[in-house]
Amino acid sequence: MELIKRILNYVKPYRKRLATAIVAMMLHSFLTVLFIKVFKDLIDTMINNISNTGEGLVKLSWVAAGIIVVFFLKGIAYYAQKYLTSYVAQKAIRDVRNDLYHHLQHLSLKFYDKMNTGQIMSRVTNDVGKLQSAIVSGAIGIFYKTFTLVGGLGYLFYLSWKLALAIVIIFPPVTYVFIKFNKRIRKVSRRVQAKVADITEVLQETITGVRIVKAFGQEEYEYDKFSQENHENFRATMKNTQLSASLTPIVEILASFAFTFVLWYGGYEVIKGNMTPGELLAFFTLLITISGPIKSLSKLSNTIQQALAAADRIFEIMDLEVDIKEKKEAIELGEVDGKIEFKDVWFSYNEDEMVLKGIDLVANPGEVVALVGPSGAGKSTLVDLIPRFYDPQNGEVLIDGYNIKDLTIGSLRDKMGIVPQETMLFGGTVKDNIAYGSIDRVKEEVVAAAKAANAHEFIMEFSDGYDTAVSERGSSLSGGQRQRVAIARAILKDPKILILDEATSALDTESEALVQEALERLMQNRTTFVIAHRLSTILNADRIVVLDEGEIIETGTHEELLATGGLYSSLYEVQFAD
Ligand SMILES: Nc1ncnc2c1ncn2[C@@H]1O[C@H](COP(=O)(O)OP(=O)(O)OP(=O)(O)O)[C@@H](O)[C@H]1O
Repeated sequence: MELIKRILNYVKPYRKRLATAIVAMMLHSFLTVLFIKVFKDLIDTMINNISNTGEGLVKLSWVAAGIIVVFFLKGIAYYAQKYLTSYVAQKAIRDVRNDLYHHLQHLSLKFYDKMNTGQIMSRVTNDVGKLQSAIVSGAIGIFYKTFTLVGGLGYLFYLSWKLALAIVIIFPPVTYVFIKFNKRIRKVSRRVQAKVADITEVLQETITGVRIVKAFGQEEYEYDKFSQENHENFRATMKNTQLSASLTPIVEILASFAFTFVLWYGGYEVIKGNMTPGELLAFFTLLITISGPIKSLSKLSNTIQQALAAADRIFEIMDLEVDIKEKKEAIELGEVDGKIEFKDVWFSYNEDEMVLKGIDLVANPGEVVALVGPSGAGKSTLVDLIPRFYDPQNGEVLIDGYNIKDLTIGSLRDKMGIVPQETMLFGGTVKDNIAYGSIDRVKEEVVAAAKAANAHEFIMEFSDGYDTAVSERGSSLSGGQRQRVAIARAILKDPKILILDEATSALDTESEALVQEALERLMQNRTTFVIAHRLSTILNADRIVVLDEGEIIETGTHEELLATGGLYSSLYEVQFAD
């Protein structure tokens, strides 16, 4: 109930249009039934006026004109209800999707660590889509079908209550058989889908792993596995066909009893003079008219079940609390010098294992701190705490003496430039990408930043220069070029604090030198934390901090650390000495 209320809340703002749509639906249903009445009059007029050409023709023409008018009005009502219901549903769905996306944007990285991309995308697309079709065909369609059904049944009883009663009695068993069969068909269809998924899986595995299959001579083994799945798919599909092929005849045979009864008994009433031929014809037409709504109403529960499940999954995400929160009286951080302090910082991703254990570290304004340490030591985690991508469980991180938890998130992140290992470029032009986060900057500023980042030259070699479109993920740019775009982004933002995660992948010597030069320019006069993978970076750093298993175990300059002969010197031997 809560859930339905919540869905309805999204429809509420558009209730006036919805009400108009409902009126249009009622009118449309009424006109559908009215048409049958006029049709009946047409038939009866013909029959009553056999051999009475003069008067009969006039009456006939009037009734025929009536039919045209009814259809004309019906057309208008149809358009109005279709347009308005679609308008309401699409608006509601647009709002749901926007709210969901807005919330997704504000959820912290912890959420994204837990959910995989496919799952999240499926909520925004599939689940929202299911909800949409349920609102259109289910919740709103229900009115329309009910009106037609009620109107049609009413008129049936008016025409001949005895016949109508017979129909009402015979309908439930037919519907029951129909629903039962449909349930089984659905079950088998799901099995067919599962089998198709299995086939796809085998296919995907063996195509991507084709080298392994060949190397181990497993072609026939894989073929057997595939053909087994393929055969099961065949069996499931045939079962499905069997069921759906027998459904129509069974329902038709059952229905034929009803129809034959109506025909026989109705015919008898006509012969006796209790009913006109037009009325009997109208009766049949009504039966056909209401069978549509009955069919779709019987499917409705399934659509609604699916939609409720989808809505549940959507609201589940919307209800997740944003765990990186701003305090109510958060301070707007103005200009900073860029001093960063870690005070006894403890952090874990999941409660059981501490990833950072009592970090104490001060970086003075303008200082370059290189973080080194074995893989998994906690280097990335440490720098992720500075922009509050995660909050530590214990201890605090300070900027210019302010606890970062007391600041507005916007003003905090505004002071930082982040150059990650792998730069994500967004769809759009090269210029848009450099100006990401600083869209108000003019072209000259963008070009200046690109020049400082050693990116200008390669950009000018593109056919449209700065207006060249970058494809998603920037696959059309080389690794070194992408890094220089990221550096240009940071230069343009001009932050006091810089977080650099050097790429591990080796660049060619020329590209390497260009990136290095750009980075050096970027680091000037900024407090920099760099997760260092290059010897040159380490040598240029003011201080090297060595992390191991979440603890700082050594700090000093390159020479000092080498002299002590600790972890740094052995890391140096392995990673950099060549
Ligand atoms: N999102 C996450 N969820 C859970 N555990 C994580 C997450 N990110 C990192 N870890 C774990 O935290 C520890 C520290 O990881 P971190 O990435 O900070 O190390 P690192 O020193 O940067 O390593 P590398 O040099 O390999 O990138 C590792 O044990 C890692 O498995």
